[in-house]
This record gives sequence, structure tokens and C-alpha cells, in this order.
Amino acid sequence: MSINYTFGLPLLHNFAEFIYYQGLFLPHEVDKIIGFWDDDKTIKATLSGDKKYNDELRKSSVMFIDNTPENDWIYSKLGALAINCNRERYNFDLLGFHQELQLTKYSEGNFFDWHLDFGAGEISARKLSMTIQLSDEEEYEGGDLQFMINKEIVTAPRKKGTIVIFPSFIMHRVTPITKGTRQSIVGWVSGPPYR
Ligand SMILES: O=C(O)CCC(=O)C(=O)O
Ligand SMILES: [Fe+2]
Repeated sequence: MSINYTFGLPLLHNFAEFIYYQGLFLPHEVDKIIGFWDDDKTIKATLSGDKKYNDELRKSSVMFIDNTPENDWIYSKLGALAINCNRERYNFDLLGFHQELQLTKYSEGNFFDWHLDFGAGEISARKLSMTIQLSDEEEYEGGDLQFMINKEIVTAPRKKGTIVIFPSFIMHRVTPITKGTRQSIVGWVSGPPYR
């Protein structure tokens, strides 16, 4: 039996669990971002909310990219991409980056197991998650960014400079690094609660 609604229910025909873009950041721009890494500004990655300091879920180092005028080119490129992507795919209410971009380094044995970027409290405003693959794919083994789409595990492209965007409620992980080092930028575009 089919039900015909008498009102026009807006549907998302272009929804995708994740999307990737290549070529937005030029190789020298990616290298410049990698150059921001400063061991003195590095902190051990922690988790938001109740899961804080859970070594079993996540092991990596992070630092934050200050939202200062000289870093504006990164924020504005990513922001513009997020707006376009959102218009095409999701139609979420977005307000902007409410947290600084996170620069992450995964060394051998580091990982981030299955999780959502969305949850109660401070992370409930996250709408879109963005990742930039900063490392040359030949430089590390393991370290795959993967999505759980129903019961299918799908791996995101590893090519240096690839930007991956996904709704923050999608389950994802970074598999353990078995060799070398992987760096990424992670950012969240936020907005008011779903309604
Ligand atoms: O490093 C990545 O590509 C993703 C990391 C991640 O899922 C996160 O920081 O929430
Ligand atoms: Fe995540």
C-alpha cells in the first residue's frame, strides 16, 4: 500500500554519507599547513563529553589552527566549500565554524576507532564534519578514514589534499597506522539543533 501525502514533503535526493573534493588546496598550500605542526602546541587528543580521555577509542596528537587573519585563507576556503556542499546535498542550517580547525597527527599505532562527531552538549551543534588528507598516501600504511554505511565499510580517498565532507552523525573511524605518519585537518561546521 502506498501513501500519498497531500503536502509537499521536502526530500533530499542528493544526500550522500560522505563526499570528497580534490584540488581545492594546492600542493604548496597543503605543505604550508603541514608546516604549522609544532610539537610544543601539541596536546594528546581527547574526546568530547563523557568519553573524555578514553585511550581505547582514540590515540593521536592534535593542535589547533588559530582563527587569525593570517590563517583566514584556510577557514574561508573550507567555509565556502561547506556552504556549497550543504546547498547541494544536505540543506542543514549552518552558522559557521564554532570550534577551531584541528590539526591531527597519527603516528605508528595511533588510531581513532568508530565514533560519531555528534552527541550531547558541546558537540550537539556540529552539522558537517570536514577532513583534509594532508599526508602523501605513500607515507603511511593503515590510517584509513572509513565510514560505516549500513553494514558496509567504505574507505575515503587517501590522496594528499582530498577534502572529505560528511554529516557529523555518520559513523566513521581512522584505522591504526601500521607504518609512517598520517596528518589531517578536521573541522566542524555548526548550526542550531535539528528540528
Ligand atoms: O583524521 C581524520 O581524518 C578524522 C578524525 C576524526 O574522525 C575526528 O577527529 O573526529
Ligand atoms: Fe570524527
